[in-house]
Amino acid sequence: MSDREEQRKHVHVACAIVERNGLVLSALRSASMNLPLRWEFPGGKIEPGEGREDCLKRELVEELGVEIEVGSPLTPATHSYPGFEVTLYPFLCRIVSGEVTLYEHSEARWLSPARMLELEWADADLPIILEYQQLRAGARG
Ligand SMILES: Nc1nc2c([nH]c(=O)n2[C@@H]2O[C@H](COP(=O)(O)OP(=O)(O)OP(=O)(O)O)[C@@H](O)[C@H]2O)c(=O)[nH]1
Repeated sequence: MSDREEQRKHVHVACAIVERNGLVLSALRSASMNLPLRWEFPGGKIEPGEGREDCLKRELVEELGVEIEVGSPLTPATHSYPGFEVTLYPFLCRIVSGEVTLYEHSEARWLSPARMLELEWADADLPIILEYQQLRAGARG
C-alpha cells in the first residue's frame, strides 16, 4: 500500500436497518451534511473503543430520539468516495421506545423493502439494500 493510500481517510460507520410492520426506515441527509440530500440508514461513525451495537444505540438517540434493540448483522460494505473510504456495518434493528424526531436529517420515510431503490441512496448503501431485499423476499417465501 502506498503512503498516499495509507493516509486516505477511512471511516467505520454502524448503520441501522430499522424495521416496523414490514417497512424499513430511511433518512434523508440534510443539505448541510456531508453527502447532502442522499438517503441513508441512520447511524454514524464508531468512536474509538466503542462497540458497533453501542454506537448504533447512541446514534439513534442522538439523531432520531429513539431507543433501539440491535439484532442480526448484515454483511459490512466498503466503498470509496472521492476523498475518503467508508465501511458500513449494518444491523437489523427495532424501536423499543420513543417517536422518530428529526434532529439532524431533513426527512424520514418508512419504505417497503421492494421500493427502497426508488430513492437516491448514498452509494455505499447499495450492496446492503440488495442483500436486505433478498433477505426479506426470502422471508416472504
Ligand atoms: N449513517 C450513515 N452514514 C452513511 C451511510 N452511507 C454512507 O455512505 N454513510 C457515510 O458514512 C459517514 C457517516 O458519518 P456521520 O454521519 O457520523 O458523520 P458526518 O460525516 O455526517 O458528519 P461529521 O463528520 O460531522 O460527524 C458519512 O460520511 C456518510 O456519508 C448510511 O447509510 N448511514
